[in-house]
Amino acid sequence: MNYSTEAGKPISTMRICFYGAGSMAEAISRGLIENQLTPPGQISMLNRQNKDRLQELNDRYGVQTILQGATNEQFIREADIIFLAMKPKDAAEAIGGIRHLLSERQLVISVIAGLSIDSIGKLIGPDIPVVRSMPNTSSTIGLGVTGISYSSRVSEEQRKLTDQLFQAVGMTQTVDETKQDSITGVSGSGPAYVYYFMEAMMEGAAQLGFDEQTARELVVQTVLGAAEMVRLTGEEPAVLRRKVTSPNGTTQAAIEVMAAGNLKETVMKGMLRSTERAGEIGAELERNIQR
Ligand SMILES: NC(=O)C1=CN([C@@H]2O[C@H](COP(=O)(O)OP(=O)(O)OC[C@H]3O[C@@H](n4cnc5c(N)ncnc54)[C@H](OP(=O)(O)O)[C@@H]3O)[C@@H](O)[C@H]2O)C=CC1
Ligand SMILES: O=C(O)[C@@H]1CCC=N1
Repeated sequence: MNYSTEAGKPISTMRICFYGAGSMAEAISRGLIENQLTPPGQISMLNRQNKDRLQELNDRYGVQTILQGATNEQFIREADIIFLAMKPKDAAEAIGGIRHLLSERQLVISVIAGLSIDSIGKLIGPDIPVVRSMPNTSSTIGLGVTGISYSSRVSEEQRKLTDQLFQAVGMTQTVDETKQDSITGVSGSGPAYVYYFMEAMMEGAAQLGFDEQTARELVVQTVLGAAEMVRLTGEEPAVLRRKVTSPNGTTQAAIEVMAAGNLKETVMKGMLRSTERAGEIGAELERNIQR
């Protein structure tokens, strides 16, 4: 079902403005365009200074930028949905700077790590409906994970609309806002943990004598196959791991070395640290906003 705003607009006719035109804005907009949820002409992209980036996004996807004539101010005023997609360090100044352009008919969706709904309200006023989300870069290929929380101003229709937008780029999980930092530690930063593990496996394969291309192919297929085994069989990773591990065999030998290096505990500690860092970023932002 194609949900609409209270004004009765179907999603395909809504204007979506990405305030911040980096990796996350590209990942989400690409998913929306490729899933034909939003035509590229309805999407605008704003950044601070990088015109080459805007040209690249226009060439690649046909999205609107100031290079096609309109102003950033127009894009924000005319948008039905505004994604806040700049780095946390730039957020307070950038978001505070558009307060006068916003109205209650618009929906603001933040993807900024750590930044609370309350802080966003302080920057743009308490009456604008705000969604706090934590997507990940796998949204680019429609396999993202997005944690979503709503301010009390967000209507039921707007909730359905938000869910539909993010479902176009992967799976969604509605969470209480207190869980958003934890979502960051699990799935927001999560793709990087897997890439790090893949880097290690590729370097290991190279040491074992495979050329770069072969190492990449072996590792990618191994990781893809393992993730799909967990998904399709419904078996626990620990059970699947035991099926690979013959007593006193090669896998046992490898896992013993990895366990001696505390791989599991280190990964878990990393996830907790990411979560803690999201909280620190949020607290730093809150302090800046109050000053
Ligand atoms: N990357 C990821 O995996 C994820 C990121 N996030 C969150 O998404 C947000 C964006 O991250 P990411 O896409 O990686 O960042 P990028 O650095 O790739 O992009 C940031 C963008 O913000 C723009 N920007 C900065 N300041 C302003 C300003 N004052 N006005 C307008 N635009 C501005 C930059 O423009 P310019 O280049 O011209 O300076 C750039 O286009 C972050 O808050 C992050 O926490 C959330 C989930 C996952
Ligand atoms: O590293 C970061 O801070 C952002 C948030 C989640 C993924 N990237």
